[in-house]
Amino acid sequence: MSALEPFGTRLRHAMDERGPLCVGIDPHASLLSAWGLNDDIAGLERFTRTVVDSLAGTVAVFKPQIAFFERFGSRGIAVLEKAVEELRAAGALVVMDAKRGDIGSTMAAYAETFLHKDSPLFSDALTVSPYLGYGSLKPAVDLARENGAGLFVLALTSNPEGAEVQHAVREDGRTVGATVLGHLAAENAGETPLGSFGAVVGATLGDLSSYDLAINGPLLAPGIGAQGATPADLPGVFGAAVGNVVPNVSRGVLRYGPDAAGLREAAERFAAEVREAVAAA
Ligand SMILES: O=C(O)c1cc(=O)[nH]c(=O)n1[C@@H]1O[C@H](COP(=O)(O)O)[C@@H](O)[C@H]1O
Repeated sequence: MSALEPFGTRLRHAMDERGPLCVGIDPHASLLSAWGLNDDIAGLERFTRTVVDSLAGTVAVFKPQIAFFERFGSRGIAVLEKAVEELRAAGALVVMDAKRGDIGSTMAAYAETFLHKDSPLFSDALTVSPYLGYGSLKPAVDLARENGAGLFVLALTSNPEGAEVQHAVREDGRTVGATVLGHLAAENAGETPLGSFGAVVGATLGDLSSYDLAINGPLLAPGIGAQGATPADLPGVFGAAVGNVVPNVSRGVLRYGPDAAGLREAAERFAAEVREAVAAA
């Protein structure tokens, strides 16, 4: 594989060309059932194939949630590997949602799995948790830089339970979430058009003007659709940083399957609504 351009550059181009949307691939048992599929490996395979065949050529970014594949053991991981390869071959970017985080020496092994260019699960970016200390993520930051990949670091998550950790105030008066954002701003300093080290910030969180979201990197925004947020909420949540938002919709798109046209229309509608909301901001 020839050397990749930095993830931030590739992400900016992909969203300019294909529209500002990340479709989550979350094969919930309830979705398999709604699509008329069994909750087994054949059902998982068919579900994943349908999403890839319907959307890989038009959607900018996909975020497979590894938990729904791991549920089926090694055969589930094989389905995921194939999907990652096909999505990337079709020109889409893949953010692996594995939310890894551990002491540095173990983090290095997680990084090898998802961020080394020769790994079968190599992804354009990986979600990671900084709650063993931001510095514990260094092996992933370094390997991502080396391979033109990126990270999305959990900063302010979309679930209400996240606040007890992320809004906690440190001795220096800053919240834990703000501290994570500060580390990412330092990581991305001077990068153009966009740094490769993003934050996860929920679209469900309301006004975040007390946080400095100007990290010069992408802001992955889950929470649209099934969790209640809408594209129209984005400017109110992200303010001046709204242009760097990568909105994720999983169930909100997937519920329109298995019909390929239904999936495509849903993805196009969300991308158009995001574009409209960002342009009006
Ligand atoms: O890192 C994530 O993607 C993530 C962070 C967060 O704060 N909230 C959140 O919902 N997610 C993920 O985003 C997806 C949201 O799915 P839907 O609610 O179906 O759109 C799931 O895969 C979650 O695991």
